[in-house]
Amino acid sequence: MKMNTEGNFDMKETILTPKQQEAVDFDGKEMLIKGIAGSGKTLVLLKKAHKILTTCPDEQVYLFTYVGTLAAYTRELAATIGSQRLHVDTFHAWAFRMLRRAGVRTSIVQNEEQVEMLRKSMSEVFRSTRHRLVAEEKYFGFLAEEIQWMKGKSLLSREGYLAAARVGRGTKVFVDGKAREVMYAVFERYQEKLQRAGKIDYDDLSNLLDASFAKWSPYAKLDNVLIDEAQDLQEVQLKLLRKCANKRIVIAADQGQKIYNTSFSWRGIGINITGGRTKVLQNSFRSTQQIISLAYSLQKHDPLYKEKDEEYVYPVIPERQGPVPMLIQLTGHEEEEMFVVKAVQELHRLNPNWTIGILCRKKASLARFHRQLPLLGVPTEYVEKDKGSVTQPGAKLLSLHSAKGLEFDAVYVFRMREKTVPLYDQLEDLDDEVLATERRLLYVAMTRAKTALTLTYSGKRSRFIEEMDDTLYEYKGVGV
Ligand SMILES: Nc1ncnc2c1ncn2[C@@H]1O[C@H](COP(=O)(O)OP(=O)(O)OP(=O)(O)O)[C@@H](O)[C@H]1O
Repeated sequence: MKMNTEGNFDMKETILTPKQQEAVDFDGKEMLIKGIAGSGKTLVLLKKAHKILTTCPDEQVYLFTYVGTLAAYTRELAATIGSQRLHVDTFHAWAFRMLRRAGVRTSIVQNEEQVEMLRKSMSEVFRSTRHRLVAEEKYFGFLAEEIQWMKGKSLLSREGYLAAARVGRGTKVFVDGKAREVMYAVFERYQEKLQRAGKIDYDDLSNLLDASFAKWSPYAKLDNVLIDEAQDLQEVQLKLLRKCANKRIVIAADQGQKIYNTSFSWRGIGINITGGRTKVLQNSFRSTQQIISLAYSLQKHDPLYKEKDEEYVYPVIPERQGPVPMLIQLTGHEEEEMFVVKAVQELHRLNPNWTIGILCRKKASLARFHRQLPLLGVPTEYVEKDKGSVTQPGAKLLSLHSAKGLEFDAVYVFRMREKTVPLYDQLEDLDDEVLATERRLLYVAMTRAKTALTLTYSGKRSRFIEEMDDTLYEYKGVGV
């Protein structure tokens, strides 16, 4: 983002391209902005918000994101707009407040408790069915995702679920009528357990809100709904926001960065994106030619690209030059950590104003950086939910999921080994859809880098490295 002399983001200093400006000026009630990583979707949304706020003095503008880190960053950027009528929030935080408005008193189930409830539901259903899906631990993740998918599509009744086409749910796990009955039984048991505990999970929020719409919607007064990273919202969530937007709805999305288990069509949500209502942004303003070229060589393996999906946006390779991305192989975990510690220390010494993202599939693997880098004089913090600032110089520690929508001068993608990227424990035969999502996570991580990108690994390297064009990175083995 363009910073002014005080180091704050200043929208006025960024001159939009004609295409970006066209999106800001478009006055329709519905609009979709499709664009590649770094093409200015967030910036256009902020400029659009600014324009609405100045031209419509009685209207509110709500800008929604899916992840908390992006909401916090966008809030920081939006501060320069300085309007009380601009609200930046995650969908979940807003939804939870609205549920309170409707008089529903409940709490969100904690992670371990939720896992326990689902495990118990599986073993109860196993006792009566002996079905393989509930017999083997390896299907736990698959069942959890199925329930999430059902809720995201509001398929809550037995009849509705059994009749629904399972679009976007992959094909590796064989699912026939019997399997569906079993999965619905697990869903029912799980819902009973939640209810008995007086709790809900995140995916229940939107369905509960939808059911109590009349009670809370008079207070919502959203007027203008702007949604960033909309590809990661569930169908039911988007439908709900559509219903609340009484003036305008502007959606920014990039299916090439879809990293959650969602499937929807714009028409299904009730949004007309035909004609001039879709704006396409193909140029990255964030990353160098070298970074986008490498990331694109990976993205060419995404089914969206291969199947020429109409939602896919082809990138224009940028002209801005920078260093060739590095791929570093180390001999073990410890060596890999020490290498990144030293490299980040040196990079910080040379560029004290840079933000340096250290991104890893599992947040737990970043602990050493949090301990050691500050001792070496590098300001270091975790960035998660609304904690940490990605605009202040220093090292930033993030999971790949939390990095979504953010940007750093330099990025280290750490622990690029099989079983970590892609992440899998038991299900050796990874489902295509899961694999595509894991690949996109890596694509998102790589495209967070503005100038320098380094990938490190030890052990068996990630299959995604094999997919990249090896003429676009420089390989170095340290001690191997
Ligand atoms: N016209 C422009 N001129 C200069 N810089 C720009 C322009 N448009 C966008 N940028 C800058 O490019 C970077 C990426 O913009 P932004 O974060 O809005 O992209 P995005 O499409 O939301 O990215 P992603 O989908 O990867 O999160 C930001 O630093 C932004 O300020």
